[in-house]
Amino acid sequence: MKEIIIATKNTGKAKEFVQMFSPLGYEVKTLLDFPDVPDVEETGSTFEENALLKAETISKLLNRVVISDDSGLVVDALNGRPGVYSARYAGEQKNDQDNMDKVLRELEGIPTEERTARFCCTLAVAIPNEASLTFTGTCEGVILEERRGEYGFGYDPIFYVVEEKKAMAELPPEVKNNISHRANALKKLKEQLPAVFKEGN
Ligand SMILES: O=c1[nH]c(=O)c2ncn([C@@H]3O[C@H](COP(=O)(O)OP(=O)(O)OP(=O)(O)O)[C@@H](O)[C@H]3O)c2[nH]1
Ligand SMILES: [Mg+2]
Repeated sequence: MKEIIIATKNTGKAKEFVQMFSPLGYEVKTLLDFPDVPDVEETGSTFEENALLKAETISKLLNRVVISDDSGLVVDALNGRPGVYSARYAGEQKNDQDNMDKVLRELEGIPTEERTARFCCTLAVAIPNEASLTFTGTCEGVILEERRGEYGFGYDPIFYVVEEKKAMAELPPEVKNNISHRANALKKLKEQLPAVFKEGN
């Protein structure tokens, strides 16, 4: 089976990449399989900058094609926050429950029509001795007033997906993996897959 390396330590993302790449005949390896690889500091101010940082750093270390994912929740009423700080919004411990509580607190008293938001995902592909590629996908929604559903990770329980009329965490994986920001970025990447994963990469 062909192998693909995703430069992530996030177990929620890792699970989704396995679900999305397996049907294409790829075995997914993540940084959870390479425990010695150091953390890449996410110093960029955009999803694209951070995705490139992660993919290019790990690709150089392993001398392999590497894909990374930088993603997050952009809330209009919070001037785009948490944005690139989504993982650590409530602190370095990267706790999903604390992050959701912080967003809900900051939106207290804000009416539904002003609670618009979107998930964004940029996938970067770093290829040894070639220029990197990036692909971006989004998913539009509204921030709920309380949690709904058990699926997914991160902010999924408080993100109402306009297209599906359900919270992201109420959508089973096969549905989320077809409509999410990550799925939409991956659809663009897939069109380039044969070129990226040519013999030798
Ligand atoms: O409800 C959600 N559903 C999603 O589908 C989703 N995708 C991203 N996020 C949030 O955005 C952060 C990414 O930050 P991020 O790209 O820096 O990743 P990370 O630090 O968690 O892992 P790594 O890939 O960098 O190792 C994550 O932690 C989550 O809080 C999501 N929340
Ligand atoms: Mg990160």
